[in-house]
Amino acid sequence: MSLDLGLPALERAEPRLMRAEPLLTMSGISKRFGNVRALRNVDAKVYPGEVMGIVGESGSGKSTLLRMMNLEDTPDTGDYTLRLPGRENENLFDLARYERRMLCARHIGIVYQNPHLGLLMKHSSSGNVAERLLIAGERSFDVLRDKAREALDASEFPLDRMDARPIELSGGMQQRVQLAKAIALEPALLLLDEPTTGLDVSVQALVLDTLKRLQRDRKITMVLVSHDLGVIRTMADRVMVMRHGEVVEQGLADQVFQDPQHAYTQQLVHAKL
Ligand SMILES: Nc1ncnc2c1ncn2[C@@H]1O[C@H](COP(=O)(O)OP(=O)(O)OP(=O)(O)O)[C@@H](O)[C@H]1O
Repeated sequence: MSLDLGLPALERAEPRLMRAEPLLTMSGISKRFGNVRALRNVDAKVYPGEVMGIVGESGSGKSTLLRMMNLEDTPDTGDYTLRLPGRENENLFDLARYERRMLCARHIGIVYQNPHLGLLMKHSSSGNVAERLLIAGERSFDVLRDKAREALDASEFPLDRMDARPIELSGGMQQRVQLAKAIALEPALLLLDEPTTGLDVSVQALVLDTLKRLQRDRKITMVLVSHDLGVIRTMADRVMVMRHGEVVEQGLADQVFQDPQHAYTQQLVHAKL
C-alpha cells in the first residue's frame, strides 16, 4: 500500500518523524517587497529534535523565511506558532515588539552568515554571550560568566580567547561565538542562516562537526538555510526546496536527494553530482 495516498505529489509521507507534534508551524506565509514576491503562500512544519534544511538558489526567499521564524520581520499574510508552554495556539506575529524580543531571547537562537549581524564586534566574546543572558533577565556576574564560559566551551571555542573581541578573531571563531550566544539559554529552536558560507572548507567542516555534535547531544531543533547542497546533505533530516518564494518540494533529505521529483530539484541535485 502506498503511504503517499492523499498527499500532494511532491510532499512525501514521513510517518516516523510525524509521530510528534510539530514544534514550529507556519502556514500561508506571503511577503512582498515592492514588486518582488519574496514568499508565496509558504507552509512549513519543523518537528522536535530534527534538522530542517532549506535549500534554493539566491533570491528564492530562504533568508526572508528564516527572518520570519526569528520574528525579525512580519509577513503580509500567514500564521506562526511554536509549541512552547502556554503559547501553543498563539500566532506569534500578533505579539507586540517587546514580547517578540523576549520570546526570541528566551527560546530562539540564530547564527547569521555575517557575524556583524549577530555580534557586537568590539565587545569581548564572553560579553557577547552574556548580553543574551542579560536580555533574558540574568543579573549575577558570576552566573553570567559561568554560563557564557559553558556555552563557549560547548561551541568548541578556545576558552583562553574568551576575552578577545570578535573583530580580532578568525571567521570560524566568530561563528563559534555566534553559536555560543545562540545556545546559551538552551533555545527550543536554533536558526542557522548560511552559518559556514565563506569559511575555508576545512574550517567549514569543523564548524559543521560542532553543530552535529550539539544536535546529537542536546537534541536541539534546527532550521538550516544553505545554498550548498553538500552542507544540507551532511546536516539535514528533512529538506525544503525553495524557488521564487515557493516551496517546490519537501521531504526526507535522503529521499529528496536520491529521487528528486521536481524538475528544479533534479537540476540542483544533478548540478552538484
Ligand atoms: N528588505 C528587503 N527589501 C527589498 N527586497 C528584499 C528585502 N529582503 C529580501 N528582498 C528580496 O526578496 C527576495 C528573497 O530574498 P532572500 O534574501 O530571502 O533570498 P535568499 O534565498 O535567502 O537569497 P540568498 O541565498 O542570496 O541570501 C529577493 O528578491 C530579495 O532581493
